[in-house]
Amino acid sequence: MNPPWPRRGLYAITPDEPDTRRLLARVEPVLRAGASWLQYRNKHASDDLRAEQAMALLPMCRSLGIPLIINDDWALAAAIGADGAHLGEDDGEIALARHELGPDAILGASCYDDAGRARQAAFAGASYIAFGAFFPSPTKPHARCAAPALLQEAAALGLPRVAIGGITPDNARPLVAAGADLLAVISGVFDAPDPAAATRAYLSCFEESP
Ligand SMILES: Cc1ncc(COP(=O)(O)OP(=O)(O)O)c(N)n1
Ligand SMILES: Cc1ncsc1CCOP(=O)(O)O
Ligand SMILES: [Mg+2]
Repeated sequence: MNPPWPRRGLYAITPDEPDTRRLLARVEPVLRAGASWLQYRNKHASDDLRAEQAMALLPMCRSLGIPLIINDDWALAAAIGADGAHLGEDDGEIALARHELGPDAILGASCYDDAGRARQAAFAGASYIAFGAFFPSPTKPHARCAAPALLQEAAALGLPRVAIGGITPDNARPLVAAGADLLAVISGVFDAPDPAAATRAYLSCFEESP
């Protein structure tokens, strides 16, 4: 991972928003409030809409110095010059994505509840490893469940650890205490009445765990 990117904080993930202008209007206050990374994720969009939305987000992220990571699709990340891609078990090989995106790309791997998968992802060239879901997720109700101890166990891999799944400002502190470097959040930010205030509330969870 490139040294300028922060290794800690809120990793905001976009909601399935079909309207591109509205997507930008929803994301901008979250980035301005202090989110560290942005993932573009839209599970309902066509290929064309995903390309349109990812390309629309990129200049905003660039101007605010925030890396844009594309969910599921390293080829789209490469095509638009995004900062990286996030791959789960159905999204292709980490090693191939690393080869195609180059050494500086941020490449994330979903490891669910599986420390072995995290080791393999690290070996294959992942820049960060993601675990979860830690809590019931409104966005992905059938996500596999993980325990916070996994975050501690994965420390030895020396990569940033991302926690995901049903994380709110009220339940996040034990995950940070267990070693989560980044909190990956969709609904807790974008369904909040004030997403910028929610962003700041997540950031406060890091203040007590230096
Ligand atoms: C940071 C982060 N962690 C996990 C995921 C989930 O990826 P995946 O299992 O491929 O599921 P979908 O997001 O594709 O539904 C993620 N996107 N980001
Ligand atoms: C993509 C994904 N993978 C596990 S839970 C989840 C969704 C996270 O969204 P939310 O923060 O709304 O639970
Ligand atoms: Mg995926």
